[in-house]
Amino acid sequence: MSGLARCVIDAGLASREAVFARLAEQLDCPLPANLDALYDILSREAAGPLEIVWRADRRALGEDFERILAALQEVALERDDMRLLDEAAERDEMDEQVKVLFSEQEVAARVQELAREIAARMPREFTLVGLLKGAFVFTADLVRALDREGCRPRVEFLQVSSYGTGTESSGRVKVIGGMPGSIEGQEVLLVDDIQDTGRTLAFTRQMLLDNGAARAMTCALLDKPSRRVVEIEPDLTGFVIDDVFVVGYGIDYAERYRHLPFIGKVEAS
Ligand SMILES: O=P(O)(O)OC[C@H]1O[C@H](OP(=O)(O)OP(=O)(O)O)[C@H](O)[C@@H]1O
Ligand SMILES: Nc1nc2[nH]cnc2c(=O)[nH]1
Repeated sequence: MSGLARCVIDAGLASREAVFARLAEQLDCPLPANLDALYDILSREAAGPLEIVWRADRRALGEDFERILAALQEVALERDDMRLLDEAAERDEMDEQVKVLFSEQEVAARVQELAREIAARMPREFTLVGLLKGAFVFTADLVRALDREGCRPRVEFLQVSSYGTGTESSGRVKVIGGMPGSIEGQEVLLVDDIQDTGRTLAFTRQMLLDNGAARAMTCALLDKPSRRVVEIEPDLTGFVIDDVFVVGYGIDYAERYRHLPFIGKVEAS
């Protein structure tokens, strides 16, 4: 690429300010005052094409590691002329250990039990709405388990995301794709992989009701009640867990581990 503006965020940068200064210097753009400004400047003001190499050190940057990376990922999604190379992810993979929390067999057995409970509480035909991305594996297994229980769900997906660019979770959830067709008067089952603060489930449930659903029952494979900030309990829960960080079976850690066939918990080595 000609005229490529390239910036390397190396592991020696140990503060948010240092990362911002490096970006401003190497991409020849204004110095961002905060994360929102970073997003605005990189998406609108930095001249492309851009390449950002992310080699930051998670331990040195602490919480800012995820926040800044999330903002950069969002800009990279918006800009066709930007490439973000995450070289830190590979190194981190070696630093983390994933321990099995629920095995493939345990998950499969629980999913079938959930399907049985759903079949007892829903009509034979209903609309199942899976929340992307995290619930894609759970939804795929659940609909087949439901078929074995005699249900005939119509399957839809919604992709939602907490609003923002990696700043403190504002509690605003935005729909980024796949609003189901008409759900007027329908019985809906809303399916998510994990319930944490409760914001995602509360927001999407209300949205479905606002769009005319006659009833919106909720099902979360995993539930962390100790983390709740919005008062909502899923109607059906697969496993109640402590405040551990889980991955696998569709659930990611910085877009990794979704492919694991079991549910694991991440432990720093
Ligand atoms: O109870 P809450 O605090 O709202 O969190 C739960 C949500 O967080 C995760 O989604 P994430 O934003 O990571 O997106 P993803 O599903 O695309 O991985 C998960 O899949 C839930 O939908
Ligand atoms: N990957 C992952 N995402 C989450 N979102 C809310 N809780 C979790 C968790 O434990 N793991």
